[in-house]
Amino acid sequence: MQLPRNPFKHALNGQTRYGCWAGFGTAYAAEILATTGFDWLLIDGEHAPNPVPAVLGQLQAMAPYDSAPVVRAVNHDPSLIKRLLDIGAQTLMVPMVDTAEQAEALVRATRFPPQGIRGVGGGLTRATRWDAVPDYIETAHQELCLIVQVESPQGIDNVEAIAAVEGVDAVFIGPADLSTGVGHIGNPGHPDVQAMIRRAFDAAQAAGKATGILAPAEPDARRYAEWGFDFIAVGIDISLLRQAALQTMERYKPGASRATPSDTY
Ligand SMILES: O=C(O)C(=O)C[C@H](O)[C@@H](O)CO
Repeated sequence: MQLPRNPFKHALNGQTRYGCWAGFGTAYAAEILATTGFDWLLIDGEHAPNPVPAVLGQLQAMAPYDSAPVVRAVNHDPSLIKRLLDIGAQTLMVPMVDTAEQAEALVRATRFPPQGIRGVGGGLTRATRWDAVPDYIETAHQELCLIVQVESPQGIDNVEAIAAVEGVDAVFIGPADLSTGVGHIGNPGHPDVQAMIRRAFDAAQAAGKATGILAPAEPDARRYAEWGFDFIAVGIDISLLRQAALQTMERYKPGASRATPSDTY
């Protein structure tokens, strides 16, 4: 069989693609989300309880649907990256990329020798469809999409160099970490943070790289779409459930919960 096509990578063609965070860590919840029409879903291995086997289950659950999976690793560990690629993740997002050297190391972690250091799993792996894809080693990189997250003041300082790294396909700005990192906790709308986000967006676009961001608040998402962001996460499944639950309960037991429904982080 042919190397599976990466629907996320091919959809980055200038039109904004809307996604949702998948944070429950179960195939069942991921499959429900996959039926709702989002262009892409982020299986979060950084902040959600998602060990590698749980990610595998979610990739399998989403496979029949049009929502493209994006898998976020918890760190830069090449061993973890190898395992995520081996189970068939083709779009990989890596948090906290602060320098071009880190971005280069991540590219090498996704490539087989001589371009990189990825080990060969061959027929053991879902990525090769258990060896049904005959030229996997030679062609795998063509369908991989590496998204680096820039979400610190240092990352912003280096964003032009990070975006220029060959093999980096996209830059994703993490507004929660970025705003926290510069002392504006919970306020990515602060003008200083917005200026940093704009700088990162402009740098990625100038380098010809796709640019993504998380924006659960609709006015933010609309503004970023107007700027020209290529992919925007407009929801977090866990928050969506909680908001719906709070709003439903509020109709029957007003004031029962002191928690305010929120569409932020
Ligand atoms: O900094 C951000 O924003 C992100 O990286 C996304 C968060 O990690 C996500 O978990 C939402 O809180």
